[in-house]
Amino acid sequence: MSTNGRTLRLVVSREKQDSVIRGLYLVTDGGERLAERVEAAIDGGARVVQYRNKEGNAETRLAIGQEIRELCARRGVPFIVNDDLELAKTLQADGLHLGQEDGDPREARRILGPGRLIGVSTHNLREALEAQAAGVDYLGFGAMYPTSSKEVEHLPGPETLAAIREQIALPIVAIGGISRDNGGTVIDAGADALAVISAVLAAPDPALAAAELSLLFNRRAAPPRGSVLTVAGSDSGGGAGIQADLKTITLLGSYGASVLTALTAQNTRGVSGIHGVPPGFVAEQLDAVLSDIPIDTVKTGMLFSAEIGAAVADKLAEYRRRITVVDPVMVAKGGAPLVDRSAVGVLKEQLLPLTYLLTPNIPEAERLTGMTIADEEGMQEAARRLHRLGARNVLVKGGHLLSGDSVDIFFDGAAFHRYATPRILSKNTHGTGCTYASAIATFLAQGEPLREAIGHAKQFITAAIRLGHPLGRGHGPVNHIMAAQETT
Ligand SMILES: Cc1ncc(COP(=O)(O)OP(=O)(O)O)c(N)n1
Ligand SMILES: Cc1ncsc1CCOP(=O)(O)O
Ligand SMILES: [Mg+2]
Repeated sequence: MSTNGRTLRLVVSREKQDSVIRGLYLVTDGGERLAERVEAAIDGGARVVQYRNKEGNAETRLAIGQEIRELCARRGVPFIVNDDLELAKTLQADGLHLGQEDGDPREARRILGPGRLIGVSTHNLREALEAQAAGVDYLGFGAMYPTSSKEVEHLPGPETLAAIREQIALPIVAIGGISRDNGGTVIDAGADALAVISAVLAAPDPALAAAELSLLFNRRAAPPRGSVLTVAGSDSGGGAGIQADLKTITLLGSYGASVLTALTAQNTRGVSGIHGVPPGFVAEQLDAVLSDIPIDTVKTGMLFSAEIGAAVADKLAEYRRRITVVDPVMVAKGGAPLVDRSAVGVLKEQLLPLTYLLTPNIPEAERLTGMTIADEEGMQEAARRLHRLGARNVLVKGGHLLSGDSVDIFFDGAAFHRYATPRILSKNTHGTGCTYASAIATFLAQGEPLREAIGHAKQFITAAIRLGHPLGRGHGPVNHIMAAQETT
């Protein structure tokens, strides 16, 4: 691999655990602005790029290949050429991927030399064992699911992958119809890498799509699994705010870091005093954490002022944080305001466009949209409007509607999803919103896709309310520890 005139030798390890073939393995498509979209995918977490170009004449294929090759060298990402051995040699590729009909991998190894990655497409155990015996470095295996990106003859699926896994020592790269919603299943079946074309390169935001798919690999991490940064206020009573967030993150099995935005003198009966943290110091805390600690997801709670909200938005943008759950905290359980009017404006204009999931309750959704929400239809309309304001995904929580089940409405810009659990009437609900949003951020950090993470968090918060702690003379806190024991 050469970059800026220096030659960096890609160390090719035959050991699966040392292989560079892991995580999100991007395969190129034939669309416009390819280099721009590939670079966005690398920004989002793609770890390998395979240049696959079945159209165009030799000159065009070479020119595009050179552009992608240079990008990969600049970004230190292994560059693999699909099918074409001569093109791989010309582009000094880090590797070559061969289909069953694309030539002998032993011959390719002889011509390319020992320091290059050789992969072969396989569709069943026989082909996988043959490729392994031929001394390749990794296997493609698929298709996992139906795909519009290629006419597939074989559809072994994740079940067959799981069945062959124990007999294959090589890294396995699963391919075919993989998306953020099914990628976890493929990883659980044994894939070391997910090869993806359209779910990333056809996405409106390839960087975000790559980040969502890359996060799924945390399913395999050792405890504490995944890391979450909470940016919120302190609740001296311990039931809400940063205290609830860190209890939730830790009890659910992830690593929690925290940035304080305000101090509240608070107990189960209400808030008697608030001191905002200087915005510059909020920014300094964010720099301290994000410059050193690998954070998978961010959760924001009480932001208190417009200046603090702006400081948080600036840092989330500077550090390109893409998976951020924003709980738009406005009022404490006892009714005390936790933000000023100008802060709501900053939340709408500066933070929503950086929000992966917004989790307003009914009063917060009404404040942000100017609507009055009396039923599920109103919740759906509020979710649409908040998505139009920039939030990628919206979860309007229905706890404040006093009839029927406790229903939350999810909207991702295309489809709605309804999460319903029996309503539990209790006064011990202090910290519900903080805990719910932190649980979602935690399950995302642990590699659960978004709709699964929300459903898991809904079960957790329902148990936490049901087991609520009758502490103090006001609203007791939800029960983090018993809920965690019940739902993990
Ligand atoms: C990792 C990986 N696996 C499979 C393929 C499919 O290769 P392709 O050349 O598109 O089709 P076949 O030649 O294998 O039939 C791939 N590109 N990458
Ligand atoms: C190249 C290839 N080989 C098997 S399926 C496939 C297409 C994968 O594209 P997508 O990720 O868009 O389903
Ligand atoms: Mg091929």
